[in-house]
Amino acid sequence: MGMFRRDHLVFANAKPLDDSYEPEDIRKRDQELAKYQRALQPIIDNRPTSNIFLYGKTGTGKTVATKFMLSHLENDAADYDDVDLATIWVSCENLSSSYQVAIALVNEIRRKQDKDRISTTGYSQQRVFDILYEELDALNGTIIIVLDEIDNIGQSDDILYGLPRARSNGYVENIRPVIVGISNDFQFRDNLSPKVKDTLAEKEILFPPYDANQLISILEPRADKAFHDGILESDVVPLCAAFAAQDSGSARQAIRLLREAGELAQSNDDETVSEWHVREAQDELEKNQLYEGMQELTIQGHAVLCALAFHQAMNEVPVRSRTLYERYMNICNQFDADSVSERRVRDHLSDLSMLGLITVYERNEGLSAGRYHEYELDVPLRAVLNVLRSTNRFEGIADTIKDNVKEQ
Ligand SMILES: Nc1ncnc2c1ncn2[C@@H]1O[C@H](COP(=O)(O)OP(=O)(O)OP(=O)(O)O)[C@@H](O)[C@H]1O
Repeated sequence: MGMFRRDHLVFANAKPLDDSYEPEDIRKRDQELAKYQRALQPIIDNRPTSNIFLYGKTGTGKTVATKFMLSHLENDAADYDDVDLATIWVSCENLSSSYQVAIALVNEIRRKQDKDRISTTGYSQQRVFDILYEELDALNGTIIIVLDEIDNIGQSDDILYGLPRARSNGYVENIRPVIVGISNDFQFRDNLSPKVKDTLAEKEILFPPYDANQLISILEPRADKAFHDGILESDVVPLCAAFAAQDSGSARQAIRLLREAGELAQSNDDETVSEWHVREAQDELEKNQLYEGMQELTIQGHAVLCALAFHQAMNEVPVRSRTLYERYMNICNQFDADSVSERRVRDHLSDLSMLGLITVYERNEGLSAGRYHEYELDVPLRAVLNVLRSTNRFEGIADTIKDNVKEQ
């Protein structure tokens, strides 16, 4: 028998667990979808339409809801002879300015028409905007411009000023642009320049993180399709939902966990997917997430993380930097490593916080005690210790900490 065999036991159809899968219905987002529908309705009525901004953390259904609503809108618009509609979708993931977004929009319009792309450099911003207006004006009716991950443009927000005013400024005559902006960053609107805030006139729709019950409802129809009958034990879907709800409230994370648990059962030749597979898969995912974060760290960064893990294990968190520093010095002494100043340790702590590994609390006790920071892990202690164990240098200390974990 070869090393790879086609699986007939676990997965009946793995597509519903793929990120690109488009579900038949959007679950547990009735209020958000109703608001979305109200915001898009004027397009069918040929009335002026506000721009729409969707805010929510990763995996909360902003993209899938947008695809769902726009595909209904396009279908229904086809029933009305006097409604012309086109959608242009650009992901701003790797675009950091309005200039780059404008070029991406031009090239997306050209791609759909099998025309040559324009170069991504060498034009002035005004020239790029002029080309964009020309391309847009060659279309007709309402043009929905979806800017996914729009927060990447930061303060370079001219495009959000130019597009909404393109018609009133006479840059376009034949079309009405409507921007649908999608953002993970709730602060994005606050940080826009005042002139953009004034011009944008948008409707906002918030997508909160999912709770465990909502995630169960999202997972169930996918699980039914993805796995053979009787393969999934009954606690698997609720456990995937609970892990993801506790961590991020992301449907993407819950779906991924379910898939990984299935893959683990498959590779072990197990007859069912059980709670054990989910826990193993969760450990693995946490470890990967941490590995990625920790690869960015130096040995000093690891030592600081190790000191914080110590206090976490002793249930002495959040901990002040001074106390943490003493533990850090102690750890450095244990393997004869050079230590750095308390100030540098605070820099390492802010790196750890940027990587999402720890939480920092700012305390202000007034004149008597002044301002200071406290720290605790933002990822499970168990996972941090597992990763520290895998670095030769910290293996022994991680084991000692593990043995001393106090009941939390
Ligand atoms: N309410 C829902 N019903 C069904 N599937 C959902 C729902 N919400 C999210 N999903 C699924 O979860 C995954 C992530 O959703 P989506 O990509 O829409 O999130 P997002 O908020 O756009 O995330 P990001 O900001 O990272 O792009 C997709 O596979 C999507 O199909």
